[in-house]
This record gives sequence, structure tokens and C-alpha cells, in this order.
Amino acid sequence: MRIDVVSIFPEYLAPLELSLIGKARQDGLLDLHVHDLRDFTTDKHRSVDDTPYGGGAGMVMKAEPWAQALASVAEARGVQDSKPVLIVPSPAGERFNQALAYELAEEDQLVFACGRYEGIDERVIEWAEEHFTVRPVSLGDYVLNGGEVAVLAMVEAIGRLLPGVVGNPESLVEESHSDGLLEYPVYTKPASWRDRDVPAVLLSGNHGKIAQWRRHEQYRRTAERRPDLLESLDAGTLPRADRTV
Ligand SMILES: COc1cccc(COC(=O)c2cn[nH]c2)c1
Repeated sequence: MRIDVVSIFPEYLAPLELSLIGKARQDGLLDLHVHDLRDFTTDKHRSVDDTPYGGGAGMVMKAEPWAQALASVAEARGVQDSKPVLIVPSPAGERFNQALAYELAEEDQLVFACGRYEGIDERVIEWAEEHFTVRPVSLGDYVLNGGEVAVLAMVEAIGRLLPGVVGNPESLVEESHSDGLLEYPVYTKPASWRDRDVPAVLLSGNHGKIAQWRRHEQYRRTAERRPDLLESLDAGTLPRADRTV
């Protein structure tokens, strides 16, 4: 998979050189390029924003630098049969979740546009529809100063689903949200720690009972912390589970 990120703070994406995603890049599993939006400006001040039409506080990101940057990224990939997906992290986007992470992990190319200030001139989104499948995506109902933090989270959530990125794909199966439920509690040595014991069933060696206990814990936790997930479970809108793409 190829991922391109456009930002006025490219150094914000440096953590993607570390750990699992960094290794995936070294192993050639993930081809990630970060671009500085200011490299696509033409004025002496390399300006990327201006005051909003209609008034109001804050600034809006200008359309032309974005069109130049996105056109350059679309070309970088060469001619392909499907349009790359342009993801715009935004408080006004569709909600990011594990199901969307699985869906996006199947794409050949993802392009992330990191907005800042009050947002990007809406005409960029309209223009981009010609070259991309455009998807505004929200991490949650809160406002960040820019899309970079959201991109770090999404690239990690998507990247770890790519074949070969995590050592043991089995670990992707039994984790929160892979089956629509929260994960069960986990324990490791010592069996007794500060007068707190590991649940006896986990030491029993009875794998049927262990699986049963874990499933029960998943339901108990989900009902307690995320009853909304139980509703979508009933509605059958489960995320793609137990496989890498
Ligand atoms: C595209 O325009 C803007 C404007 C302002 C901030 C941002 C950054 O994204 C978020 O704040 C966000 C993402 N998921 N939840 C919140 C983008």
C-alpha cells in the first residue's frame, strides 16, 4: 500500500518512522510519503491560509496549494484503474472505526489531507472528487488543532492490518472491536500479585471453560462500557473480523 500525507507540519508525522509502522516501511510493506503543503505555494511568504468569506474568527486554508499538492500526489502513483482514496480528518466526517480501518486497508493508495485552522476551502473537496474518492473522517466528537494527530491514529490502525505487519496475525483476531465486542481482561505472571489473584479458570487448563469465561467477560464489559456496541451487534453491522486483508 502507498500512503501519502500532506501537512503544513510534516514533522508531526515523524512517529510513523518508529515501531511497527516504521518496520513495515523498511520491509517495503508500506510505502509512506509525507509532503509539506507549503512546497506547493508560489508566493514569497508560502502562504496557505486567508480570512473566511462571510466573516467569523480564524483562517481558512486556501484552495490552490491543496489542488497543486493533491494533483502532484495523484500523479506520483501513475495511472491506475481505481481512484485513490482521499481521507480528510475532520470533526465533520464519518466516524472512524475498526470496520472502516479494515475497508481502507484494502486500498492501493490512501492520501491524507491534514486540515488546520477552521478548515480547508470547500471547493477543494469538490474539485478533488474528480481525482479521488473523497472521505471526510472523524476520530471522534471533539476538535483537534489539525488533522495530523488523527492521521497518526488512522495510519497505525490501518497499517497494522496489512499482511506481514504484525508478527502474529492471530493477535488481530481477539482484540477489541474485531468481533464487535470489547476485549476480555488479560493477566500474566505472577498468579498472585499484591493479594490479587488471577481468575482461577485461566489457570485450569480447561480451554472450553476459558473460552466461555472470556466470551462472558467480553459481553459484560461491552454492556457496562459500550452498550451502543451491543445494539449494532444486534443490528448485524459487525466490523470485518478475524483476518488481515
Ligand atoms: C479539515 O478541517 C479541519 C478543521 C479543524 C480541525 C481539523 C482536524 O481534525 C479534527 O479536529 C478531528 C478529526 N477527528 N475528530 C476531530 C480539520
